[in-house]
Amino acid sequence: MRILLLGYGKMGKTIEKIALDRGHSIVGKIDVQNRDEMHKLSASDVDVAIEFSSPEAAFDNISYCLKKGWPVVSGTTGWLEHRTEIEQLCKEQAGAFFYASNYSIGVNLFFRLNKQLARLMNGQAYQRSMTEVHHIHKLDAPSGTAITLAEGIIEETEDLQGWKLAPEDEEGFLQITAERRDEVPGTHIVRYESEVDTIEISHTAHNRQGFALGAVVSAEWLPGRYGVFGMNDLLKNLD
Ligand SMILES: NC(=O)C1=CN([C@@H]2O[C@H](COP(=O)(O)OP(=O)(O)OC[C@H]3O[C@@H](n4cnc5c(N)ncnc54)[C@H](OP(=O)(O)O)[C@@H]3O)[C@@H](O)[C@H]2O)C=CC1
Ligand SMILES: O=C(O)C1=N[C@H](C(=O)O)C[C@H](O)C1
Repeated sequence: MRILLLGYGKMGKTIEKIALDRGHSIVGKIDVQNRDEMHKLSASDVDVAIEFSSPEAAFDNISYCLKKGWPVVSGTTGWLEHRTEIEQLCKEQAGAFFYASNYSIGVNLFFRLNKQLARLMNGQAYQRSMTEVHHIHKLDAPSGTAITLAEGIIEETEDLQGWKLAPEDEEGFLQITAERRDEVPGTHIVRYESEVDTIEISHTAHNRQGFALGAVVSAEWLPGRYGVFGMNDLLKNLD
């Protein structure tokens, strides 16, 4: 497949290596400095675009791909207030858009475990909280993964109506603490505490390989499909 990389930072570079190893070619590596190169590509030059850029850039990048008719896989976090607009544009353009806050298989299993645990704990007298730890370069907080985990817990818990980023804290809201430390690739901890004990589940990424492989596999899956997709569509056989 001919892949266009939108965003050529830590993720773009890891994705490039995996894509080349899997026999794909890279038709462009776009970052802030060379955006005009993207405009030189015609609709037929690209089989699929993979977008890992920044919260400010994602909406324009994804819109551009959809208008060009390129299927687009995005993993950028921190822009989802525009998600409905992108889904609408995807429909109007009869395009293909794939999004996941986290592309690693391990985290997607963890999402399911998180929901099952939340269901078990619904109504139990435990204080719920979450901590996410990432490298110091990360622009958004809390992480997209933490937001997905929080949404999973809130869906399964009758007395939670939303989440708050610490130090904000309010009864009826799940508190998420975001720590920024060294070069940590991504750690998420979900915690239930009572006076007598603590239950914790955690996922620790050791590097970016899992995220990048998931994005490339999604990019292999998407062309030829039309609509808005996520990891649950790709991982149906995990059910
Ligand atoms: N869903 C998932 O599984 C994962 C998601 N992420 C998310 O992916 C995003 C990128 O992460 P990461 O690679 O670590 O970040 P980096 O900062 O390392 O890379 C971001 C890249 O995007 C480029 N960029 C910024 N603005 C634009 C633009 N307007 N057009 C094209 N490229 C642009 C930057 O260019 P320049 O260097 O010139 O500024 C840089 O090359 C983040 O939102 C992160 O949260 C990360 C890991 C996994
Ligand atoms: O910025 C990162 O690095 C990561 N971002 C994603 C997120 O915000 O959840 C996924 C992963 O945790 C790494």
